[in-house]
Amino acid sequence: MGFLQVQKENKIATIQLNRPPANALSTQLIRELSEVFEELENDSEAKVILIKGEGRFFSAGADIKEFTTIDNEAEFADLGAFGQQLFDRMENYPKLIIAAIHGAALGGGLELAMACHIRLVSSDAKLGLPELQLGLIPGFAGTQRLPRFVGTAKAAEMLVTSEPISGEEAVRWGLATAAYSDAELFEKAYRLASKAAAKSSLSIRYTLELLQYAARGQYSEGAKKESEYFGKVFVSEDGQEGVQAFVEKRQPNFKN
Ligand SMILES: C/C=C/C(=O)SCCNC(=O)CCNC(=O)[C@H](O)C(C)(C)COP(=O)(O)OP(=O)(O)OC[C@H]1O[C@@H](n2cnc3c(N)ncnc32)[C@H](O)[C@@H]1OP(=O)(O)O
Repeated sequence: MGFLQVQKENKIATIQLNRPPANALSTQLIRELSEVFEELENDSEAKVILIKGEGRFFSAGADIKEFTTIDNEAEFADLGAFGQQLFDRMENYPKLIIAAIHGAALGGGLELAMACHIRLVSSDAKLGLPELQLGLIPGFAGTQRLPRFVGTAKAAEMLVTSEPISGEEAVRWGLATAAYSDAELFEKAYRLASKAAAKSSLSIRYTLELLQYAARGQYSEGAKKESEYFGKVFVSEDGQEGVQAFVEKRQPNFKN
């Protein structure tokens, strides 16, 4: 992959955005990400996926320079839909996706991060949707995902001012779960990924799917699905193993 480096170890696949100087999300990079997620979905060596950026930033957003090569409304709308398709897929992905954000996650970079299930940040990272500064608006569903985390008023403030919040602030607003120093960030993200990788794949898949019902405000449907899946995990090999391991006071050996 030209703009991505994928490394698999300990059942964790680390995707590094590798497009200096800002890991801008060009159409080609989005295409490559789509291909990687297609490949990893059935890869038993990848139980958990970690995304990070090389260099100074996680990602500074869509490639503004590429914008100048597009000259009609329909092409821009297609670009928006293309990114949205990938980010919807990520949000509904059956494997846990964690973003480790350092430097900056702006515009499409933050939209990418918001499509991940968990965000860890460096304390001084900048997170924002500055598209209005360019006379534009977000196109990869940023107006829809940001308010889920920070509420409509804070999202409106961030959008109309185009000012980013820091990693520390992102944690306070619920946009990220924890902030660390740059030096610690990746190690902490990896540790979190390792904890998830030790669980049964089936229980992770069901959990991620159920959380999406909650995110969409579908309580009744989600609760109904939960009881259905609760039955399924009990009769699964890993469910039997987990309960048996507890009774026998040993670590479970999940077969996934
Ligand atoms: C549907 C989605 C839409 C969108 O995502 S629209 C884009 C939204 N994103 C932005 O508006 C962010 C734009 N970038 C910035 O505000 C700043 O940059 C940073 C805060 C990220 C970094 O600032 P500093 O540290 O002063 O560095 P620097 O000299 O501005 O940038 C370093 C190099 O990175 C290139 N770059 C930065 N962001 C982008 C981008 N989004 N698309 C294309 N290139 C970008 C620059 O041009 C420059 O490059 P060179 O060294 O060749 O001059």
